[in-house]
Amino acid sequence: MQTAEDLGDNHRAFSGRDLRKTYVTGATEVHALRGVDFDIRKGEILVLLGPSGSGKSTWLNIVGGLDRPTAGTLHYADTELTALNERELTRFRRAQIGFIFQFYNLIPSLTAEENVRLVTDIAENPMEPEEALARVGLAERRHHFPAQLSGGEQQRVAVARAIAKQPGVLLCDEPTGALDSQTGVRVLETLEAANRELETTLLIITHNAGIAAMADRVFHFLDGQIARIESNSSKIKPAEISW
Ligand SMILES: Nc1ncnc2c1ncn2[C@@H]1O[C@H](COP(=O)(O)OP(=O)(O)OP(=O)(O)O)[C@@H](O)[C@H]1O
Repeated sequence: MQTAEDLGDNHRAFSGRDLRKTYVTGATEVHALRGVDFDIRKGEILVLLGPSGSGKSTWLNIVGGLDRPTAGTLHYADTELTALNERELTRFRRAQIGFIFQFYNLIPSLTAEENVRLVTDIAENPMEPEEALARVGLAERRHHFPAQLSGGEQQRVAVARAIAKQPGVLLCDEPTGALDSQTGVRVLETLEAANRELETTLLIITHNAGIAAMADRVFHFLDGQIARIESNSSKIKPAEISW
C-alpha cells in the first residue's frame, strides 16, 4: 500500500496508522476497529462497504473528528488529529468536514435557506446559502419548510447545508438509505458535482453495493478491519448505477 510519505501532504487528505477503537460497557469490550491503516487522497471518492457492525460508522466518526480512537495515529494533511485537544478538534471539524446522514436532520421550523444559513453564519469561508441551494437544484424552493419538501429534496437541502461552508471533506453515512432509486441518484449527483466542481473529498458509507461503481476506491470493512481495498479503473455516473 502507498504510504502517507509517498503521497505527500499536498495530496493527502487523511492517513491513519494502526487505528483502534474499543468500546467498554461494564464488563464487555467491543473491538470496533482492530488496527486500521489507510491513505486517502484529496478529491477522492471513497465508498465504504461491509456488513452491519463491521466498524464503518466508528471509522467515519473518528475520521470526521466526532470521536477519538483508543490507539493509533490519524493525520489530515499535515495536522495530526490524534494530537489535538477538544477545542482544536472541534475547530478542525467545523472548518473541514461536512456531514450528511440518512435522515436529513433539518430543523423543521426553519426554511431551506435558513437551515443552510445556520451553518454559513458561523463558517470561515462560506458560499451564499442561495448559491449552495442552486448547486443542488433547489434555488426556487429556498423559502419552503422541510415538511413541504420530498425526502430527496430534504436530503438535497442537507447536501447544500454541508457544502455551503466549502469543507475539504464530505462524510456521508447512508445518504440514500431512505430514498428510492430515482431520488437517490439525484442526491448522488449533487455529491458528485461537489466533488467535481469544488474538489471535495467524498467518503460514503452505504449498504447499496451499486454505488461503489461511482467511487475511485472501495474500502471493504470486515470485523473491525479494512479487509480489502478495490480501485476502480473507471468511474460511472450516478445515473448509470444499477440500484
Ligand atoms: N457507542 C458504542 N458503545 C458500544 N459499542 C458500540 C458503540 N458504537 C458502536 N459499537 C459497536 O461497535 C461495532 C461497530 O459498529 P459500527 O456502528 O461502527 O458498525 P457499522 O459497520 O457502521 O454498522 P452498520 O452498517 O450497522 O451501521 C458494533 O459491534 C457495535 O455494536
